[in-house]
Amino acid sequence: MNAALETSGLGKRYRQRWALSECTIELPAGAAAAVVGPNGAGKSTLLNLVTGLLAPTTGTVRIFGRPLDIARVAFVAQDRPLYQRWSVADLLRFGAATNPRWDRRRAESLLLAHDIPPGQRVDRLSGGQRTLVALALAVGKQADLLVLDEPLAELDPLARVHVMEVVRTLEVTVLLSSHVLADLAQVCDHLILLGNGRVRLCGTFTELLNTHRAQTLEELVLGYLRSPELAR
Ligand SMILES: Nc1ncnc2c1ncn2[C@@H]1O[C@H](COP(=O)(O)OP(=O)(O)OP(=O)(O)O)[C@@H](O)[C@H]1O
Repeated sequence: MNAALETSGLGKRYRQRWALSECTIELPAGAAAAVVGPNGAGKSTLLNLVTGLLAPTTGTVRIFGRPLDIARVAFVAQDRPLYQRWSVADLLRFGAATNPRWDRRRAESLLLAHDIPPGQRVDRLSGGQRTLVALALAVGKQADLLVLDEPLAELDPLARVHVMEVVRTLEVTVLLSSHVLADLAQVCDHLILLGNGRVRLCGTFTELLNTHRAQTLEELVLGYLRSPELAR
């Protein structure tokens, strides 16, 4: 069966500097991958390439064996750039008008389950509620791959748990970047560790923990980030 996400030799260069290079990864359908690495490691670059927001300098992205089609990918960006003055209902109408596979029932039921009123303006929602609206739009779009760039950054601990629970219950392949390893450990089963614009580790938590004799994701990642290998 085709991988849900497959990148081959993927790279992005800005002038002389490679933000990401030689990135070759495979993610099976239904996997939830944590994208981890120090500031500037290339996490956002990878997510922007996978969602088609950036054009690669080298390499390819395939989703379920086909060239990247942005209709099949949903992106919850770092700053959740939802139209601030629109109401939640306006956003759902926009979702319906711009996505041929729009599933109104799924989008609405996610909002209903979290008591988010359709008439509320986006700029009057809390950070956690805005993230849930972004997730509802992704669910309505029926994307095959859900990509989230630091969706937890501004959220309080309760809202973080809440958003993580929602992500965990979505039956979709997920790529999620965050610096909060404890959150990632709860929701993800794969790890993509980037350092200096390169993939340093890629695989399931289980196999990586076994290979590197680590007990937790935190131990694995911190151990690797402290290693001299990353300085290369
Ligand atoms: N538009 C750009 N022009 C030039 N350099 C860029 C641009 N975008 C990113 N970079 C550089 O590419 C590298 C990777 O950046 P990226 O934003 O992907 O890192 P990141 O891992 O997401 O970092 P953070 O954790 O701080 O969000 C950095 O050195 C960054 O300065």
